[in-house]
Amino acid sequence: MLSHLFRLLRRLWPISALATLMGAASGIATAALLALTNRTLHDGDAALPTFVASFAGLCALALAGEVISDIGNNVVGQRVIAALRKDLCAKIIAAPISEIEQFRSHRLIAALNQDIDTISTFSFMFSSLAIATATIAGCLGYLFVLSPMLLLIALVAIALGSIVQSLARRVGIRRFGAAREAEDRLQKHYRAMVDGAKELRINRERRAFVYGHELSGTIDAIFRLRVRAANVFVSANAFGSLLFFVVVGLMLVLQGGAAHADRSVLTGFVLVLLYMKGPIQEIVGALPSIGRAQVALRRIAALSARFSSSEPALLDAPPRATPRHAQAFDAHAFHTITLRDITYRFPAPQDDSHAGAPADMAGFALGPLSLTVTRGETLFIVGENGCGKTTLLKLLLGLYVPDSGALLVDDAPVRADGLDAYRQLFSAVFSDYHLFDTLLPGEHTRENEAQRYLERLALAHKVSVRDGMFSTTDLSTGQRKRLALVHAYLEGRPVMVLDEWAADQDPTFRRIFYTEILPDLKRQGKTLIVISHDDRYFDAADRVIRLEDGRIVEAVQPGRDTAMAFAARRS
Ligand SMILES: Nc1ncnc2c1ncn2[C@@H]1O[C@H](COP(=O)(O)OP(=O)(O)OP(=O)(O)O)[C@@H](O)[C@H]1O
Repeated sequence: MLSHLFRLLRRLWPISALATLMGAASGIATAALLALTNRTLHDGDAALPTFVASFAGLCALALAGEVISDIGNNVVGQRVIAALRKDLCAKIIAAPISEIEQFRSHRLIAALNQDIDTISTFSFMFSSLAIATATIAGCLGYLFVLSPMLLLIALVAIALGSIVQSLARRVGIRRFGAAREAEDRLQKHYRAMVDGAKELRINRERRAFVYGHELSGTIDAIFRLRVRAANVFVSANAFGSLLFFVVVGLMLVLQGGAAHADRSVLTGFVLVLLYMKGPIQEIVGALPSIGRAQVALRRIAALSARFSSSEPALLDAPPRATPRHAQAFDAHAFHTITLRDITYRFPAPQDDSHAGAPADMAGFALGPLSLTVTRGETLFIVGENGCGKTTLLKLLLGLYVPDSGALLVDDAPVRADGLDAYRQLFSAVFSDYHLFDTLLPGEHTRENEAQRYLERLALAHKVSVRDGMFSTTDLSTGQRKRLALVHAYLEGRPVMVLDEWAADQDPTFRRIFYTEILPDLKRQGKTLIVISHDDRYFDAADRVIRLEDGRIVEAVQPGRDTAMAFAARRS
């Protein structure tokens, strides 16, 4: 990703160079304007004839240079932001689901917003820093012409200042890094504040804790860390200024002591040194921003490395997405989908405030287990909360990569290059589903069909399809889940996966789901994989498997008495 950024910057170099050149021209024109004004004030009327033309020309150059430089910088800065945003989004979309789940969404949002903005702030300063560097180089060159000995003194002073600066930067960056960690926590608390508004309103103690401890505490911590980081830079900056005055004072004393000293050389040296103070301070003043940009870049690079995908083609548009030799699956022709001897273990839980620090507890482990789903069957997966049903589904859908074992279609292993094609066999409504309010372009033509499904799911009085969008998603919990099912219908995939879909439905609709919708989908030839806690409807399944602590402990072909058998077992 960072290499992509540098490639992008390389491509933008003509604009950067032009911006820098025009900025330098503007600076020189401004200096020349000052000299011209000074001379005209001294020479009086004699200078007037040439004054007007020169003054106008220099004004135009100063103005045009500044405008072009600013526009150029803006273009480069905005392009960098856009490229970073797109790259990061692409990374996240193609990243392994397990990594996204581990990383936590508030940290992703912080990276997408804060880190990229920090980098862009730095990129806006780029050309003025380049101008300052060029000016310093020019000044050093002039010092060499004046006296190599004096240049050496200046270089020693600059080296001393640089050592102090780099020490300060190390401390400053550490503090900025800690502040950035705290900003991740702040994002989490922001979410709790917004998502938990109702809970906070009815619980005074929690409200006081969230505001007084979590929000204010983190905000104050960021304040302190940032101020302390800035203080280090300010102190180093003051030391740099002091160094200038010490060197200038030293020169003046030396000049007094050495009668034969060339006054014009010493005067030139002092003047150049004082002149250099401006650009040097500009660079030094930018160091905190550079430090923060460094922290942001490091975080983005770490995220980028962590999210590197084994399926980088996920965002390529077909047919590029399916290379010629990639594995393909015929949605109408497969017979079985199998998980063979698979195991999967979540990493140990991490303390969110100290991401990376492992806790004592090992992560949940699923398997080893084997499961074959036959085309057209209705399979129920049942078991207590936390026994691994959803994890099993994610493995079956190819969302998690098993630690061992294999995923097979018709006894042939699903290869890495076929995983995305494999997933296209499924529609899913997860228990933590996301409801998209738009239809896909291909689905637009099926607005009538969508309307029929809305009617079927008793949503037509609330929701309609207009211009490829559902008219509203402001619905009750149960209604939202029905709308998610409309999406799944419209996708028209051969396998439907429903994770506790009926849990939020009223008894009437729950009955309709098990006794009408599922049988109807089965008649359409769909393979149905349903996670359910509704034991009274287990006879709607062709097969019920029960999980316990990550293992399949029971597989039943339900007869008429299955519901009773399960109910008896549970009681
Ligand atoms: N992203 C994750 N990272 C770490 N552990 C996880 C993660 N997701 C789930 N787990 C753990 O794995 C175990 C199984 O979770 P899973 O969601 O598969 O259970 P489930 O049977 O679907 O439960 P429920 O009926 O409550 O939905 C749980 O103990 C949970 O804590």
